[in-house]
Amino acid sequence: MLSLPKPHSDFPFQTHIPAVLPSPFSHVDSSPGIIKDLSDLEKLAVLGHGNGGIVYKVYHTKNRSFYALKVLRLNENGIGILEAEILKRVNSPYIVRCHAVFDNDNCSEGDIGFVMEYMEGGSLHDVLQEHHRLPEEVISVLAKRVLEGLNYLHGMHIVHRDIKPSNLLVNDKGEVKIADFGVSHVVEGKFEVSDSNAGTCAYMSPERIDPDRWGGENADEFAGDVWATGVVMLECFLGYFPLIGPGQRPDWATLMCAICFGEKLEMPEKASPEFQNFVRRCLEKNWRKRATVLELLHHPFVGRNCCCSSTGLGDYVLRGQVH
Ligand SMILES: Nc1ncnc2c1ncn2[C@@H]1O[C@H](COP(=O)(O)OP(=O)(O)OP(=O)(O)O)[C@@H](O)[C@H]1O
Repeated sequence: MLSLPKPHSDFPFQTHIPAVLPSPFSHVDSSPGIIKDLSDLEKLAVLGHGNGGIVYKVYHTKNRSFYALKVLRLNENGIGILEAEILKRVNSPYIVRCHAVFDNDNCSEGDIGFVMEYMEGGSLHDVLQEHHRLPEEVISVLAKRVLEGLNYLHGMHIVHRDIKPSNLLVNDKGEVKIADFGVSHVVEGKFEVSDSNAGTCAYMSPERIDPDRWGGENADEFAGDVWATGVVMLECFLGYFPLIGPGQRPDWATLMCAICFGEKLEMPEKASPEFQNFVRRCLEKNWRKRATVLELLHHPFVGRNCCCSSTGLGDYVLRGQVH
């Protein structure tokens, strides 16, 4: 059994919750009997470790369902508080759902726990580990779901800032959803500078890595999520991190050179013209010329298999479920 305290709606730490976020508790389940007490959750296994936290597979003994419980250690920077605020407000089929947030109301070194929808298929990273690469038809559906999720988030002024395979989770139907708002940012003004070091550097856009050279000071933060989406989709096609060759260790210097100074990206010959164009529009180094999420949602590559029965990664997770 878990030792976190009862659910609490007022966080003990003062943090700046941006005014642009809509009012809280618009979706955290509040109906009786859903998830009221952490002691109703039985820890079954560790699903993964992230930055400062552990994710467990848990079983709710009263409603007899599985969930994922992410436990973060709160620190003096209030890490985890903005993530909780964001999770409490988002409600979209393209975002991993948060059913409850629990915090420790009486100590400065407490934990914060997020009870999340359990994604049976693990992450896209797990899928790629097992299947190495994905066909374009699947990537097309995947891209559509990620872009729909980003469109929703950006509409709420939320920049994800850490789109990467391990933050795209898959359920047993093969549907992909965006997870992990640990380094997300809420944009209040049109252009705003935030901590550009947060996130995973391999998927960072040129303007975040080298703001001087790529106009990062004035950059539209949402464009960084588009860049990362392009990197992930190309990685799915190739089966390895695309900005450096297969088998190379992506150290910081190599990455910085590839992202900020690299020659025009060579597209895989086998890729369709639509996919090549889609990736080029995402991986435009100059953020002013890069496609927007809305433009990409109308791109001929995106969702081109929507009329058929494809549910995205269904065939991939069902054959080799990781959890
Ligand atoms: N809702 C969930 N259902 C199933 N597995 C999950 C869920 N949430 C997270 N996981 C698993 O736990 C792992 C760790 O998740 P977490 O969000 O803490 O960190 P991360 O994204 O892997 O790393 P980082 O924090 O460094 O970005 C994920 O990669 C995934 O395998």
